[in-house]
Amino acid sequence: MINSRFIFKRIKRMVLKASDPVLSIASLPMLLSIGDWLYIMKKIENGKLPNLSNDEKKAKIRKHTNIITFKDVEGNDEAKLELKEILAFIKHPKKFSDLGARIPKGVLLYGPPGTGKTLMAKALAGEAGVPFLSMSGSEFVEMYVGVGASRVRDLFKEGRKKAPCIIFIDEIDAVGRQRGAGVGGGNDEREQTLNQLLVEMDGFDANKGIFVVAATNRTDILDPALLRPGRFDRRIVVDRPDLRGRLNILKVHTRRKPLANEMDLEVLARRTPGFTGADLSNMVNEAAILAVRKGKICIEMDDMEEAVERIVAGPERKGRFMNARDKKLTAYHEAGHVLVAMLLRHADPIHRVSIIPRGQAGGYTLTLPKEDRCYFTRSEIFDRIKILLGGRAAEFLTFKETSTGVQNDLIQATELARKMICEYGMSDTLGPVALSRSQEQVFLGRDIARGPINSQEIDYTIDKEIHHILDSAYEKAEEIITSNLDKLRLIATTLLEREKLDGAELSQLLGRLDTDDDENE
Ligand SMILES: Nc1ncnc2c1ncn2[C@@H]1O[C@H](COP(=O)(O)OP(=O)(O)OP(=O)(O)O)[C@@H](O)[C@H]1O
Ligand SMILES: [Zn+2]
Repeated sequence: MINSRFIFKRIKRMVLKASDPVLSIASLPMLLSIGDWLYIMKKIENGKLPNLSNDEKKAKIRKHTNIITFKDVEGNDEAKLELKEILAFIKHPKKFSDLGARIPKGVLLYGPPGTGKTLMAKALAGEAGVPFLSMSGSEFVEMYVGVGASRVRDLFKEGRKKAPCIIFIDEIDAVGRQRGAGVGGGNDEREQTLNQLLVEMDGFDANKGIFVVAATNRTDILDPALLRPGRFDRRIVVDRPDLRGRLNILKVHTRRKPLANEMDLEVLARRTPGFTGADLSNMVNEAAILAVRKGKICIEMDDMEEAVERIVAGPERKGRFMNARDKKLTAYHEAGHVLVAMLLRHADPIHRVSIIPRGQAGGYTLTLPKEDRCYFTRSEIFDRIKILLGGRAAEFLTFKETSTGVQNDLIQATELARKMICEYGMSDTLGPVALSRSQEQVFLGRDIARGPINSQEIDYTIDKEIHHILDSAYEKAEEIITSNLDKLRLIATTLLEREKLDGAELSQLLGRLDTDDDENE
């Protein structure tokens, strides 16, 4: 069971994890090239730890020459508006300083990866007609003490030379994490780097036309010192685009590409909730590649549709061998998701179901919300869990046992149930409470008079509540399938025959189904 929104949650979680100090140390090997490693290994072999030459210590500052303007950035009108305001400061600093106004020195763009933060910074430089110097926070953080701070100095030195200019620091959280919050207390190297950054921010005169833009996916872990007035005192959210934003981004990225006459970008925008600008740009590119592969002279709608699914679920792996038993199992499993989804009132419509392996999944069911949504009700989340568990229920009811194919569904269902209880206050027992991730602290909503809450007791209650939600959702899914076994069989056998079915084909297959009327639970 795959839904784009969940994929993005997962990616986000991976990203959050990646900025965890333990993991970022583990991922260091990926940041160094093979050459770097050979060099380090050789030095270590010789009994010496590497001494970086002056050249190696230097910052690799990227200068950007392509001119990008606000026309290239879509889907974030508010952010663009705020940046346009800043543009005035950069272009005419004197106007402001003459009146005694303090000119902002920096702005922090924050939002999920791929939403166009870098692009916005470049557009700001493009609109102002000034050079764009960029470095990523992770490049400051080196294994060797002192290197990061010296790179920061280099960057600002270059900035002063090139002024007026824009200095862009991507992934600022890599340096700007709260001091003393690393694993086992402080991290000297990073703190030195951060201190240097603070010194530089305080040191330059905004009237001289240096403007610093930083980007991050996480403001929660930033050192408050960075956000103080005179540093990154303006913060701008850059979020995932809504329907209109997606349409405009698609227009930007198809501007110079030959499109078939029947191409309907609006339909595509509707099919891609949760997609970021980077996803949309990827998608158009994938579609172009697919079209070339098929020997077409323009991109057609089916290329775009295939590209959407690739982004959501990974490329189809037609070559991956699946024996007859696995195929049958997959067909019934997916049919279970489909059937439950089609019979529930709060479920999103099915866009497509397939038993052609894609990415990691043996088969997949794609649902698609009718419209963009910001909030979800308890019944909607609960129905979602039922759909997720529908795969397992179908396996059990058909084969009298279940397979490892349910793993991903269970992970998602459990996570949703946990969120219902710990984050959304949807548990009857615990009530309107938000619990911290570690479940140790109760933040709010509890009646103080009841006294301190024992954390073990909370763990126990959470477990019990998660089970309660999952069990009752599973029961419901089983119930739906049990009373519609003929339909399950029909979907599964048709899938085995045709491998893929879209929403319209499914409705045709089953005729008009009555929506499940009795309320949940
Ligand atoms: N709002 C947007 N409008 C148009 N194109 C976009 C937009 N957002 C992203 N893109 C496309 O995706 C590419 C990557 O986006 P960008 O690197 O700016 O995202 P980001 O937010 O800086 O991501 P990260 O946090 O991963 O660094 C851009 O070069 C552009 O092609
Ligand atoms: Zn499944």
